[in-house]
Amino acid sequence: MKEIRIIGVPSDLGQGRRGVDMGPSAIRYAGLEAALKHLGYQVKDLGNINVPTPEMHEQAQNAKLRYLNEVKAVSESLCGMVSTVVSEGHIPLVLGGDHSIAIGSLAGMAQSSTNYGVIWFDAHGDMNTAETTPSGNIHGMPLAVSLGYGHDDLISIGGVTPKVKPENVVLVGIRSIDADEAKLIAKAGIRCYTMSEIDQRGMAVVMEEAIQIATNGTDGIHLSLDLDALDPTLAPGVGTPVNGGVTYREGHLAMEMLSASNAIVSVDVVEVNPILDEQNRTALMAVELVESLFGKTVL
Ligand SMILES: NC(=[NH2+])NCCC[C@H](N)C(=O)O
Ligand SMILES: [Mn+2]
Ligand SMILES: [Mn+2]
Repeated sequence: MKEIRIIGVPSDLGQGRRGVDMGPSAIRYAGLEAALKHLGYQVKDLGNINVPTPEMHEQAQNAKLRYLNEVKAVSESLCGMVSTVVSEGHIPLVLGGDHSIAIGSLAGMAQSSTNYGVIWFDAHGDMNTAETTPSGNIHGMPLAVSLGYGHDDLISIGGVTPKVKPENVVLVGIRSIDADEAKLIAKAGIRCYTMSEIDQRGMAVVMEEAIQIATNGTDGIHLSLDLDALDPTLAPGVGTPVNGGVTYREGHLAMEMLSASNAIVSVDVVEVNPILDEQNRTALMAVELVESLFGKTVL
């Protein structure tokens, strides 16, 4: 059985609300490692990578790419750690931090293979660039960057561009897309399952298709799990909540189907913000979802 390596990335540089840098602590405190060990996995926590705090730097040199240099540096160190874990044959489980950290995870995955699919579980597309962003926040850009769209300093991280092929990328849970972001989603040609489609066709059908797309000709699936994909009543501790999200049952069904696919090769768990949370509920939800993802069943 593959072993799991936990990597914390305490970064809040990619978005505007403080506190998401405490996500790794909150998720650990919610019992992540014990839960995975209980499922029979060998788990090692590699600790946190070093991330500068916003106070160490002058406010947003570039209003369309806030904290570009710092995000780049963090992504480069994460890229190195993820690629080491993968080369040792283990599964990286990366705890954010805001979603900009996925730039580093996917760059790390691409060091060993550009041949993995991505399931991006999110309320948002994260397909903005400096030209389309309404906020300048890089956490709205990581999927675009990984597909080769965006600032040179970001798309060049890890030396391989793009990190993943668009025909193996799927968005699930989507309900908030910026107008110009929609154009890039269409241009890139990635499959986008909105909440509306999940309502109409059901999560089971959607996930069956999503897994098919992400595994078609690939060596496995990277799951990038943004907790804001879930309905804010279940996951209130996120910086950019959007009503009408994935329900508890749909969320677990999706994770169980991914587990059954046996295709998961790496995972990000991002956007948990304990300052905005209620009694660590969002981190506890994250741990529960990860348990289903790694094979927890009733019987
Ligand atoms: N990973 C996230 N929570 N992203 C939210 C992005 C929100 C908005 N589309 C933006 O680009 O600013
Ligand atoms: Mn996101
Ligand atoms: Mn999101």
